Amino acid sequence: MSRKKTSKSKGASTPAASTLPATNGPRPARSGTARPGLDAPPNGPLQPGRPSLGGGGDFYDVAFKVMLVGDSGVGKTCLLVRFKDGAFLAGTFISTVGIDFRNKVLDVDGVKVKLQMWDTAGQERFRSVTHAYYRDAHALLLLYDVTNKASFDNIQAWLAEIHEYAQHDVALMLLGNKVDSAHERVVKREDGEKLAKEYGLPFMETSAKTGLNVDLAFTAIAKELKQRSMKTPSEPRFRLHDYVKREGRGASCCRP
Ligand SMILES: Nc1nc2c(ncn2[C@@H]2O[C@H](COP(=O)(O)OP(=O)(O)OP(=O)(O)O)[C@@H](O)[C@H]2O)c(=O)[nH]1
Ligand SMILES: [Mg+2]
Repeated sequence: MSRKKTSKSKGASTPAASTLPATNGPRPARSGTARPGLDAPPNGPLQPGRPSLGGGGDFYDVAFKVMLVGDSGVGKTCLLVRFKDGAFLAGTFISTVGIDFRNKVLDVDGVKVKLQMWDTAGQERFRSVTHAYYRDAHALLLLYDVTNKASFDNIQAWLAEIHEYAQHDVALMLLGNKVDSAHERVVKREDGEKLAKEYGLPFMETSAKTGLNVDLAFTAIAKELKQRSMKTPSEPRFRLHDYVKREGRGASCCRP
């Protein structure tokens, strides 16, 4: 298997974001040029990505697109930043405009898996922009905020949207974010579990603030996608549901 190189995902803003109206305190696209289809083809045979033209960066074997979706304010950008940079974006909430992406290469059982992670805007007015990117996604992380009941109630509408625009075999995971805010919690863990069970989704509660289950969510997706793309007959089948159930930590558990 040839090993490819990836850029550090810094540079020009996304074409989608740069052409969109910048109102209501937009978060400018910061991390790369949004070009769907650059490395990972839509759910077809998953291939190594092309070498970066930008120079510098890590090598990788396979590349996949992971998209974060959910209502505005649920913590998509913060989750991504926590995973990519190990930091929490506290302070003023700056809503994402259009779409943005960041790359990270993970070592999954000796295979370098590049995740190209697409951070979408949750605001309704950017929905048509987001729709255009669904079809290229290999995986979707669907988030709600455990302190915001409406964001939980909207999950079914998000699932309908996913059903309409994403590939039918897209890997999907439901995440209840902000579990560090125990006093403000209005969505119980059991409610998230029940909804996930109803739709057959793997489920975890996360906190972009403390980092709880954040690496695990992305690692689980990377394992699933890697397994789908290069499964060898001798390899035991990776079970995403079982993995997150086994590895996920409760909100009351140890702080990282
Ligand atoms: N306590 C707590 N606050 C969080 C967490 N994640 C995000 N926040 C806060 O929630 C607000 C919204 O976070 P964002 O990540 O910008 O939300 P978003 O989903 O990207 O929103 P849009 O870009 O508008 O779609 C910010 O003020 C964050 O600091 C978390 O895990 N815990
Ligand atoms: Mg955002």
